[in-house]
Amino acid sequence: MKIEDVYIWDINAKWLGISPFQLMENAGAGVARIIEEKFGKNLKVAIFCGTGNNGGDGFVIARHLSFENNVTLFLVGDEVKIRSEEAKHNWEILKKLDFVKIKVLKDSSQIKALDLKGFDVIVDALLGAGTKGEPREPIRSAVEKINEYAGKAKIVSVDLPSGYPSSVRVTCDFAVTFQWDKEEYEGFERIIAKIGYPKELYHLVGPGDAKFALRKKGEYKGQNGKVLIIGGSENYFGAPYLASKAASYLVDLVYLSMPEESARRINDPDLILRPVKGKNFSKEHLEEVLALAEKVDAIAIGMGIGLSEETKEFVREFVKHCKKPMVIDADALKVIAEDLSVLRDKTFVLTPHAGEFKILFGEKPEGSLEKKAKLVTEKAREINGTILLKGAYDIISDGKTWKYNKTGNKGMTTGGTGDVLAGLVGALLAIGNSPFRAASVGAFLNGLAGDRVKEEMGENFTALEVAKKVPHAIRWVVEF
Ligand SMILES: NC(=O)C1=CN([C@@H]2O[C@H](COP(=O)(O)OP(=O)(O)OC[C@H]3O[C@@H](n4cnc5c(N)ncnc54)[C@H](O)[C@@H]3O)[C@@H](O)[C@H]2O)[C@H](O)CC1
Ligand SMILES: [K+]
Repeated sequence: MKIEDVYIWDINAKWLGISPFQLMENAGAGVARIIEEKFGKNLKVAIFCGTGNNGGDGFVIARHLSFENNVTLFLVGDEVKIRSEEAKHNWEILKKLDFVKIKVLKDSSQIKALDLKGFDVIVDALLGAGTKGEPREPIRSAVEKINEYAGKAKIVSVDLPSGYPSSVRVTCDFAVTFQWDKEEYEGFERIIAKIGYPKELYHLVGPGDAKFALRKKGEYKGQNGKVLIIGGSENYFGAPYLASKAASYLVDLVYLSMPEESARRINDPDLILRPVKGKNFSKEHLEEVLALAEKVDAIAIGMGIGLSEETKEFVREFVKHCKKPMVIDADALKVIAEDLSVLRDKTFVLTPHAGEFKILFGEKPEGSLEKKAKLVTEKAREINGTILLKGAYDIISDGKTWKYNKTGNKGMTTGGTGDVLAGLVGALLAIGNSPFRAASVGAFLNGLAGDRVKEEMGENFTALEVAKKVPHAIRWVVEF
């Protein structure tokens, strides 16, 4: 788990109804409990707080410890800079208390003059996961002041030693970090305090994942990704169109390559049509489509592409030679099922439903969520890529970990929602997400759009309506 996951978990916890107030209370209570377990009671405690939520945890620690200890709290910085509701709330409570001594230190000279002799424990709640760069004044002076007492007082850091990973950091006896250890942490002892997260947060895709997936890379045209959609055949033109439409809400440029016969049916200014001669894709188109692939950031291939022999050869050769991240969907899955070695050294997401999964891997996913997740994880590891198994709960795995998505509804079984999904995953790849996050968040947004349509129209709707609701799903995520 990385520090970034802290923010994803908090947002997803809020989505489940677990408020930041509860998390902060549990965080502070956890640290207070560990301090008393380790050092006893009737302690003289100094708590240094910043103005972020790390400081907010310190406010809660002060309240919990004040019950049987002598607590002095130093706020380093101006209280007007305390931003979050939960930190402000805990600060306001502290200001009503009389047994906790509060000192606001706004400039470094005040901090440098401090004498902390006689304190048994010093709590470092200055900076946590929101630290950017080396500690700036006046926090820096507080870090240096605390370090003067290393070895004289017990120093306990909240979440991580303030200043970490820079060299100007608190030398703590240990840090109390929350819920799980972070892979970036090293060089200091950690004790874990749970803060009330349910196990689902390990696996459930939520707005937290989506927020991180949607942050735009750059401001200029084309920096926000270019995607190529390859699909359609003499019988199908809707599928690649749906994928392109959905993708167009997330990236700057959508190239749509399909046979000219069916391409004639598409006239959408949002898409850059690149038709190929004839009725179906075939090997003769390989050169020009690979050249097109060179111009984009990611590809989605397979929607409505058909299974004629000439097309199967095209798909196999394209996948073999394509160097860009790919979503392989629908008929293209059936093509590569004949020889999975075409996936070697590729970056890809496979988007099978249960039937296609069976064709690919010879086993139908069934049973409990965990049982299916285990199978998907195993197969993803075998092919060294990401699998998005579509279903009532979508299951995503990159072979290392797995997530599941619960958005969406029975109306989504209508044809074409899989095409919308493939377009979304391709677009999320194109704006720079890992295959695992692109697949997880693609499933989440697709279901969210479908839920929006259901709210308005009930459960009988077409996939085009789902594609058109993608912007609403995006807005909901951004505003969450
Ligand atoms: N899910 C959890 O693990 C929970 C963690 N909690 C605590 O929340 C902090 C993260 O809080 P956040 O407000 O995002 O950031 P910080 O408090 O760490 O710091 C931001 C604060 O500090 C200023 N700042 C940033 N960098 C510097 C710098 N180099 N020098 C000086 N000042 C800096 C910035 O302007 C902000 O004011 C996490 O660590 C946990 O302790 C939740 O309380 C409960 C759930
Ligand atoms: K800290």
